[in-house]
Amino acid sequence: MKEKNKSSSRKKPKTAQIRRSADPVKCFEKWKNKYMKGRDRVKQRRMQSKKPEWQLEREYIKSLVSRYGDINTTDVCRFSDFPISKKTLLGLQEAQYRQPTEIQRQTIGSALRGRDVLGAAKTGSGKTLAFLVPVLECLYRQQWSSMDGLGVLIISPTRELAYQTFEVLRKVGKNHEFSAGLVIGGKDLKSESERISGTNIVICTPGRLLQHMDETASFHASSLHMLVLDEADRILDMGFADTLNAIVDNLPKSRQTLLFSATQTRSVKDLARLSLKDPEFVWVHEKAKFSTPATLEQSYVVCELHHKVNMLYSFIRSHLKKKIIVFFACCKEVQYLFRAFCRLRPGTPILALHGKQQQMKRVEVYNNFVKKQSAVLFATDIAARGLDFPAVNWVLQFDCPEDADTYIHRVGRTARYKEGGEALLLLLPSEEKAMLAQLQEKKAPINQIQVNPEKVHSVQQKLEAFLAQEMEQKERAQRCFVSYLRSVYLMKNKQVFDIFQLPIRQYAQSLGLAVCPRVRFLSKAHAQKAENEDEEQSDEEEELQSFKVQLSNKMPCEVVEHDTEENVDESSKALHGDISEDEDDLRDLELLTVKRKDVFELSGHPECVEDTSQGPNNTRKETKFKKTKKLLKRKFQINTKITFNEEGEAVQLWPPVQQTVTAEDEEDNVLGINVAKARDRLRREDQEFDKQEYRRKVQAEHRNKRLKAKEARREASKRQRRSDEENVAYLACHSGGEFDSSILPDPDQLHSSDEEEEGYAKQEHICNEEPLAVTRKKGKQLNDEHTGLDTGLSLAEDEELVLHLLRGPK
Ligand SMILES: Nc1ncnc2c1ncn2[C@@H]1O[C@H](COP(=O)(O)OP(=O)(O)OP(=O)(O)O)[C@@H](O)[C@H]1O
Repeated sequence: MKEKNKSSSRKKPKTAQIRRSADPVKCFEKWKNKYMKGRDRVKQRRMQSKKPEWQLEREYIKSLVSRYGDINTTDVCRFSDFPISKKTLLGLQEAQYRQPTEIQRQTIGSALRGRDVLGAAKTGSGKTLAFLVPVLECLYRQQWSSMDGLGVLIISPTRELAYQTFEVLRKVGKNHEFSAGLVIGGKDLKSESERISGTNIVICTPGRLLQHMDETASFHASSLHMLVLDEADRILDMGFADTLNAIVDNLPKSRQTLLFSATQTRSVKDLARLSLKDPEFVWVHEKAKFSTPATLEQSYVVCELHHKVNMLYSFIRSHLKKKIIVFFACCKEVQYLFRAFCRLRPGTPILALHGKQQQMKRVEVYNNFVKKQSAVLFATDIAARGLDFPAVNWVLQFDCPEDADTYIHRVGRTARYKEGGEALLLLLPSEEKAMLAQLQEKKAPINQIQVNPEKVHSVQQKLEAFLAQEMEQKERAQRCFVSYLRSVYLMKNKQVFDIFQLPIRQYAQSLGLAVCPRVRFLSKAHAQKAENEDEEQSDEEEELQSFKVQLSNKMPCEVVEHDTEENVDESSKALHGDISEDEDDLRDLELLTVKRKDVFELSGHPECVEDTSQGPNNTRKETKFKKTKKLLKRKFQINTKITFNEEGEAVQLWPPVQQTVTAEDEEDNVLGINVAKARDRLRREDQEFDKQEYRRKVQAEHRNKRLKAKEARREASKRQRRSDEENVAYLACHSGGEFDSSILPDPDQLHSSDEEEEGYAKQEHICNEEPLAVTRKKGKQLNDEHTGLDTGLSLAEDEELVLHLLRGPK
């Protein structure tokens, strides 16, 4: 209380002062001003609340755009430091993105200002958001709506990457009203066509986009504002060149273009294709010591081709609780080894992702692997770029990557955004040197490690057993074998990929194949190589010879020319052969078929020779012929073995000397061939054969004649019987008295014999021989019966005799 009184007493003089100095007019004026200000504010607020939302938004956008010029990359610590919309900021916050990464900090500002950007940063450094934020802001700035159609195109090299980007966009842009669509192959084109024209942001793969540009009438890109190429170097490379050129032709030139990749293209030609306008190059890690993430540990193992499968199995067995991606060179390898490893049951889930799978399956595998804590994903390079599988511990490269860039992208599937990871590369001895040089050039630090051979389990026998059980699996193994070899054969960098150094037979065995499949393109490649070497050799010889000639100061032009001509002739012949074989080879590459080797040399059998001579397998003969020719060309000296007989004469035992054989010793001597004698013998054999053939024909003719005669006889006897019956009937009609039937043939007997004959005739269809014998018997029987009636008279006399008998003793 005391204190209160004190303070009031202290205040008193002040209020008194004011009161004393206060001029009521002034006070009123002051109050009036204050009141008026408050009233204005309320009025303004009322006015503002009446403003349409779009106008407020426009003003907000204006204020944002006005801040674009002030963006200072070094000052940006949080996404909110960028002049970006509240909707985008909210999306980023909800997805737990607060601080931009280096590439985001350095590119978002330029992209917001509308510049073309080429962004490059290590794998897993956040390039996706670096272009998605400007994409959302670009359309927001334009107040884009579904009525405006396509505003932004984002092109990805693979379906999986497009799908992943689409998912990130959905997360970050969920507060915006734009429509977004995923346009990738393997989906229903019709339903896509119906919706694509009203889609504002299209995320697509190049092929499918071009298909819509060609086939969907309502789809056009005339109002496009921004084009983004994710993994730009891949999209700009040869594989997509034609498709991309066709797409770019359909896009307006006034657009903004953003290119992103961990291995960015610097080719002016590429950039010219996209008609970039004064692009900004942002190479975040250009000065970095290494091109791969610092948290990534990289190592390699030198391993023979036929040990790789064992190595993979052993690796998986010793990393059961890890999440691993294994990269292979081709789909067929993934298909076979995935099934083989599933059957081997290594103790961890195994998944497979490759381009030959159906789209639904691909998405399912992708989502499955994202969710898994520990699993092994067998994949081709479709999983090498951009995919952001969480918490991958290991990347194992089963097959050597095509180049250092592919290596960087593959290993980049682990150690993403501040996480750690490990990568192991299996290198063949023939690949080691050249590949390491490439990696060094691209600043990828890699160390060699040794493998404990005791820890490597062999699975070859198990694989062999599987293949023996399942034909389908065996075919898969064969396809895997051929496909791998083909992929090596087609690789451009021959310093790394030398197919001639591969232990092919052992490789086939390591896949569980008991017999090494025949690969036609390979044998032809071998032949071609041998011929090239021959040519080189002959060139060298030629040079040497001309040099010698020059030295001996002669004018041997004719000789030299003659030699050369011969060589040219031969080589040109060989070359022609090769060309045709090469064409075959190319055909092989189109439709590679696995051919079994003639393990048991069955083709040596005369029947097989006949078969092969009819079909296109003639080439096999040619090849043998060629081989022999080549051997002859090389002028091999065959060893000879000479012994001395008791008289001291030299006798050559090997190689057997061909001798002319005289008529006497021909049979004894099996070593030599007398051509004249052999011809004679052949002629004799021919004559003998002709004779036999003639005899067979004559016999057949006789047999036919006999059969015809028999048939004729049978017909005649039938006719005879019929006429006899008619006579009997006639007689029966006209007889008034009793008839002694005993003197006539038994009609039942006749009838039954007929029936039997019919029966035999029927049986004839079943068996030819038996009825003939039976008919013969029956025929004889009939004849016997008829002989009882044979009076030795003519028919007229017989009739008279019968009438006489009938008249009988009157
Ligand atoms: N600002 C950020 N804050 C936190 N995490 C981020 C940020 N930006 C990106 N990430 C995360 O980093 C990871 C890698 O991002 P992203 O896939 O964009 O990398 P990338 O550079 O495109 O990789 P790649 O070169 O392999 O395509 C993702 O998991 C993503 O969620």
